[in-house]
Amino acid sequence: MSNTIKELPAIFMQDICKSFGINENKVDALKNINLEIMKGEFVALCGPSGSGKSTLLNILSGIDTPSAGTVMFLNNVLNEMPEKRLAYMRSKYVGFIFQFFNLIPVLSIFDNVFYPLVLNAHFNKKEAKERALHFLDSVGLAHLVDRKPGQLSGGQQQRVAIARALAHEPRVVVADEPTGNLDLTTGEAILELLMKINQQTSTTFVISTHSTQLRDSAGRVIEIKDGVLVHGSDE
Ligand SMILES: Nc1ncnc2c1ncn2[C@@H]1O[C@H](COP(=O)(O)OP(=O)(O)OP(=O)(O)O)[C@@H](O)[C@H]1O
Repeated sequence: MSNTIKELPAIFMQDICKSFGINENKVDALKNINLEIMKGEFVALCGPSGSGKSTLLNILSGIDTPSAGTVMFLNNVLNEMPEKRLAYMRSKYVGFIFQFFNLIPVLSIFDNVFYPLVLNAHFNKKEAKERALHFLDSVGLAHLVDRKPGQLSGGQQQRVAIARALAHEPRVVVADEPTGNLDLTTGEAILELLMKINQQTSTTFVISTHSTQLRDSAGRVIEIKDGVLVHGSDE
C-alpha cells in the first residue's frame, strides 16, 4: 500500500452553479463548475468578457455564495458559512488585487497598507507598521510611502495594492484582471512580480486575465466560456 497522502487542495469546487436574477432576466453565470486548485499553484483564469471569471473568483474566495454546489477553501465549506466567519476567512487567508487598484485616495501609500492590517487582520500597530514597510519595500516603493495614490503611476499604484494584498501573508491571492488597466510593459513588470512572490512564498495565485503574456506564463490555464469550464478543469 502506498504511503503517499494526497495533498488537500487549497480550493475545491464541485458542481458549482451561480445564477443572477429571476424569470426572463435570469442569467446562469456559472454552470456545473468542477475545479481543484492546489496549494502554491499559479493559475490564469481566461475567457471572454461576461464568461463568468469574476463570478468564479468571487465564489472561490467567499465574496459571493453559489446558487448550488459545494465550494471548499482550505478545507472549510464556504457555502453555508455565516457571513461573519466568511469575512474572517477572507481577511485572514485571502489577498485581493483588483483591476482599478481600489486604493483609498485620501490616505498615504503607507496608510493604505497599514490600516487594513490593523482593522481587518487585527495586527497590533507596531507589527502592522513593520509589515507595511516591509511589503512596500518588497514591491520597490519604500521611497514613496508618504505619497497619496493619485501621485503615483498606475503600475506603482498596483504595486501598493499588491503590498496590501500580501501584507497579512494570505494563503491565496485572488487577482481580478490585475494588469487590465496597465500598459503592456508595466503589466509585464507586475506579472513578473506576482510570479516571483508565488515562487518565493508558495502562496496560491488565481488570476483572471485577458493578457496573453499571463496566459503563456501561468502554471495552469483555466478557460471559461459562457459559464462553463472548457479547458483546465478537473473533468
Ligand atoms: N450582480 C449581477 N447581477 C446580474 N448579472 C450579473 C451579476 N454579476 C455578473 N452578472 C452576469 O453574469 C455573467 C458573468 O459575469 P462576470 O462578471 O463573472 O464575467 P467576466 O468574465 O468577469 O467578465 P469581464 O471580463 O467583462 O469582467 C455576465 O452575463 C454578467 O452580466
